Amino acid sequence: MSDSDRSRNGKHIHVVAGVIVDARDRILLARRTEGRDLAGLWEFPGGKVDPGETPEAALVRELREELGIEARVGTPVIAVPQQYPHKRLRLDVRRIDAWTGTVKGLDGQALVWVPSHKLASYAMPDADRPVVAALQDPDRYLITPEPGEDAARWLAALRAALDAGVRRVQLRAPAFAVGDPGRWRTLVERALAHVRDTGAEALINDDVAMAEAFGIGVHLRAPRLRTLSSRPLPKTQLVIASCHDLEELRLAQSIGCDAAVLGPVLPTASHPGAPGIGWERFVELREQVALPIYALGGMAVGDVALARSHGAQGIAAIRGLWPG
Ligand SMILES: Nc1nc2c([nH]c(=O)n2[C@@H]2O[C@H](COP(=O)(O)OP(=O)(O)OP(=O)(O)O)[C@@H](O)[C@H]2O)c(=O)[nH]1
Repeated sequence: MSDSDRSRNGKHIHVVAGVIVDARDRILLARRTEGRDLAGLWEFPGGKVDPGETPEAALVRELREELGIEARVGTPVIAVPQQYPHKRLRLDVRRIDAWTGTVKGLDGQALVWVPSHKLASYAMPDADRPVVAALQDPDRYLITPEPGEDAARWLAALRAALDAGVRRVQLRAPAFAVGDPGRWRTLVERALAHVRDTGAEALINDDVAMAEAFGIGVHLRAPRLRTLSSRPLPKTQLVIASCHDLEELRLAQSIGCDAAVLGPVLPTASHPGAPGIGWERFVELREQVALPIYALGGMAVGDVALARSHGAQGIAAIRGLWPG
């Protein structure tokens, strides 16, 4: 255990919260009342799971007690492990499929219905930042492989991945980019036509100048992250960082990155023999920052739900998301 990990402490509590959406597609937030921990912050309605209670039963009970509704609990959104100064939390967030009754703040709490894209403008506890990202942002982050000699085939595979629903892609080809920068630039331009056409988001690997030139995001390699004291691009362009330990995650958070990629979680085909950090360690690191984090290393499409259950935004992968 490193020095910075020694602050992990406090009682462990399991909290369930619901994403309640109205007919106008707005999400319900409740304001924590005075005198409670984190008073004044906005949260998803819910509360602690009692001993012996299932999470579903706890959520139905909490929503009945706090809002006066009878809810039907739906699918999991994300379960966020979070370390607070005096407690460790697992915030288990579920969609509410349907409810009866009229929503009222029965504990005197203020309530507000918020369009999804405005959630981030409400002050919320740290554990809720990954929840908001899970509701809004892509759960799969594709990292491209090297194009090799067949650029047309690479573009066709990229298009197939986008058509299969990938909405966030890192254009990465370090050997190709160094070998023939002019050709790489042309290929990026052609790739961006597909990205824009499908309404996806693109980031370029490590090259801030190229991100500026194309008006896209940048994916920071860890050595570059370590040289930065502020976000290298405005809020309108994504900044995601590769992280391998707590120090890098904290730095990514402090410079205002939108998300991080942490791994390898499991051993990968590209680094056979190198052990992954495992899901347990992923959780230990996840809970010490408020950043959305993609799990990298040995991930495939079918692992998104598993990743979400460990507090990840989703998966980042080359092979696992690249067709063919
Ligand atoms: N319901 C809910 N709780 C959340 C969210 N985010 C988050 O950090 N929490 C934390 O989860 C715990 C919820 O427990 P609770 O609602 O029963 O809180 P409480 O005031 O009775 O207990 P506490 O103040 O002693 O912790 C609180 O510590 C709260 O700060 C959220 O979005 N919804």
